[in-house]
Amino acid sequence: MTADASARRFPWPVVLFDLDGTLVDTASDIAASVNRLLVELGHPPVDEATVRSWIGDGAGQLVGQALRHAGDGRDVATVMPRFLEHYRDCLLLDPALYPGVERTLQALQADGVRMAVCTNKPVPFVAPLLDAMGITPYFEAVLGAGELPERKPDPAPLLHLADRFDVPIASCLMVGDSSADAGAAIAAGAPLVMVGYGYRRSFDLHGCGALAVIDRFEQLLELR
Ligand SMILES: O=C(O)COP(=O)(O)O
Ligand SMILES: [Mg+2]
Repeated sequence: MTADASARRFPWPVVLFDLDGTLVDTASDIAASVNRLLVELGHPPVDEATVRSWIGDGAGQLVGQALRHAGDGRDVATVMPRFLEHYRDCLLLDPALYPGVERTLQALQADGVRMAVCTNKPVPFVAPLLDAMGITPYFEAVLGAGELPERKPDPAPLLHLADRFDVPIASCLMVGDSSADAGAAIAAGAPLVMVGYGYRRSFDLHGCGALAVIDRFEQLLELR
């Protein structure tokens, strides 16, 4: 065996990670910002489990779900600026890396794997959150919602990152928690691993075309 062949153990040269529900548990902060908005609009707050089921398709969908739930006929666009202020204020209240994330990113980096974040979280919030979690140095590229006209489940963000890394999309493993991640990866032709601990809704993790469903982040390192 040559030195090169023995050096690389991880099967994919690039990994694209979803953020909310995959790397970082942000549900309580997102719930806090949704509830600040709802209360301000004169509605009762909702519980965190309900908000969790609304996360994954971007801020517009999240706020749309909250307004519908409250029976509020306002247009999402009219309340979005205020929601984004609450989101900014709540962003770092209580976010937490999922167990094993940092040491797994370290091991992948040591293995020569190149990594990016591909999230539907609005772009102004992505870098501050990664910084606060201390994981910024692991990522060569970060793509948040609003940087491209499309967002997951459209394949465009994944294809854009594959281009940035100058590798075929089939070499980029997507790791995510929601139907938006699965839809984007399948549409793009990227291999997909789903985490089982995230914010998925009524969505069949095992029937979505993923190579694997993992319950602990470190299980990524066991993929062969
Ligand atoms: O903000 C969202 O809707 C979810 O973001 P994600 O793509 O990192 O899960
Ligand atoms: Mg997610």
